[in-house]
Amino acid sequence: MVNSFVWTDEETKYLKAVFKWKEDEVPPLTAAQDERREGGGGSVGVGVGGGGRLLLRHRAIAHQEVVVGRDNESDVKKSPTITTTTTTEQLMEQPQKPAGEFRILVIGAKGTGKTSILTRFAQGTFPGEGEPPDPFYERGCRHRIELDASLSVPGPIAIQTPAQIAAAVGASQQKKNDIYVVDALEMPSRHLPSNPMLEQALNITEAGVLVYDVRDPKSLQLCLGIAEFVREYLNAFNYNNNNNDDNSKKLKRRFPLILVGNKSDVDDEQDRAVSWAEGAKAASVMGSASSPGGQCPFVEVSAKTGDNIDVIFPRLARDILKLKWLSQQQQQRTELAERRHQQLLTLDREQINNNKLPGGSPKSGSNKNGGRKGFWKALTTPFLKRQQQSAY
Ligand SMILES: Nc1nc2c(ncn2[C@@H]2O[C@H](COP(=O)(O)OP(=O)(O)OP(=O)(O)O)[C@@H](O)[C@H]2O)c(=O)[nH]1
Repeated sequence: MVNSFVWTDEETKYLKAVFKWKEDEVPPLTAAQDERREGGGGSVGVGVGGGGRLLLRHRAIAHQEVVVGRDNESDVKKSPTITTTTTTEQLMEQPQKPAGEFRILVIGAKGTGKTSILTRFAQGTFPGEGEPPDPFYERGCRHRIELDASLSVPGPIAIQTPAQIAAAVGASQQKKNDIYVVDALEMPSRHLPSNPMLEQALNITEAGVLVYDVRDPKSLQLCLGIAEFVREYLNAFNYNNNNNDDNSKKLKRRFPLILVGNKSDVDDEQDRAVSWAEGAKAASVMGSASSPGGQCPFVEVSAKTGDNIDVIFPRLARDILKLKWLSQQQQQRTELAERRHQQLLTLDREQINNNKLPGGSPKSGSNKNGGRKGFWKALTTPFLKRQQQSAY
C-alpha cells in the first residue's frame, strides 16, 4: 500500500531549518549503526546521508518508512511530497495514536554529549566513549514517550533532587499514561555564536534542554548565557509580575528550559569540575527566565549509563502542557467575561426599549431608587465591579 502526504507549512519550516544547519555531509552509516537503528523500534529521526539524500524513518510513530529523495537543493524548496510505504503487517500493529507532539531544542557547548543523550533517549544505546556519535541522531530525533498529562497541571516546577525524581517516576508508573511524540532538534554547537540561528531555533520549538558537561565549567557558563539570551529574546522576564508595566506588556511567549549536567558517571575526584550543588545553583539563577512556576528544573544525567535520561523530555513535556493549560484557562476566562458583558448590554438595551430603567420606576427621574441616574450609573460602572457589588 502506498500513501503520500504533504507537509504542513510549519513542518516544512522545521525541515528547512534543519537543512539550513547542514553544512557538511554526514558520513555514510556503518552496517552496525544501520542494524542498531532498524532494531531500535522506538525511534524516529532525521538524517542526511551521503550524496545529499535525506532519509526520514518513522518507525515508532506510524510504523512507516518514509524516504525522501533529494538530488538538489531546489527539490527541498518545492512542496516536499513524501511517499510512504506501509505493509499490512505493519498496519495490524498500528500503535496508539499520539495525544500530542512536543518540539524541543537541545542546545549546549561542543562535546557536552547532546547527540549521545538523544541516542540514549531514542535508541537506548551509547556508541562508546570517544567514538563518533551516530550521525542518525546528530540533528535530532523523534521518539514516543508516555505521559500522565494530569501531572502537568498542579504544582510548581521544582529543582529535581534524586528523591523527587524517584517519586515522580514511581507515581507515573502507577497511572495509565497517554502517548506523546517528542520531536527533538539538536542545535549544532558551531551555530551557537549566531544569534539569528538561535532565534530561528527558538521560533520553531517550544522548550529547550540546556546541556553542560560536569567536567567543564565553561560549558555551564555557556548555558547561563543561552538562558539569558532566551529570556531577552522572548521578553519573558517579569513572568510573575502582574503589573501593567512596559516589561510585562512585552511578554511574547514562554519557553520552558531544563538544565542538564551530562557525564555524571565520571570520577568525582579526578574528572568532575562542576558539583551537583553548582548545577542546581545555576538552574535557580536561570529560574525566572521563562519556565512556568518560575523555576528551571535541573538534573544530572549520563548518556553513557543511561542515568536519568528518561527524566529530561517528560519533564519539559509536562511544562509545555502546563503552559498550554494555563493559556486555555486564560482564554476561557476572557471569553466568559466577554459573553457576560454582551448579555448585560443586551439586557440593558431591552430595559431601555421597554422603558423600564434598572433600579427604579420608568422615567422616574428620582434618585432614591436609582431612576435615570441609577441607570446611567449602572451602565457606566465596569461590568466586573457591578458583579462584585451585586454579590454583597
Ligand atoms: N563519560 C561520558 N562520556 C560521554 C557521555 N556522553 C557523551 N560522552 C562523550 O562525549 C563526547 C561528545 O559526545 P557527543 O554526543 O558527540 O557530544 P555533542 O554535544 O553532540 O558534540 P557536538 O555535536 O560536537 O557539539 C563523545 O566522545 C562521547 O563518547 C557521558 O554521559 N559520559
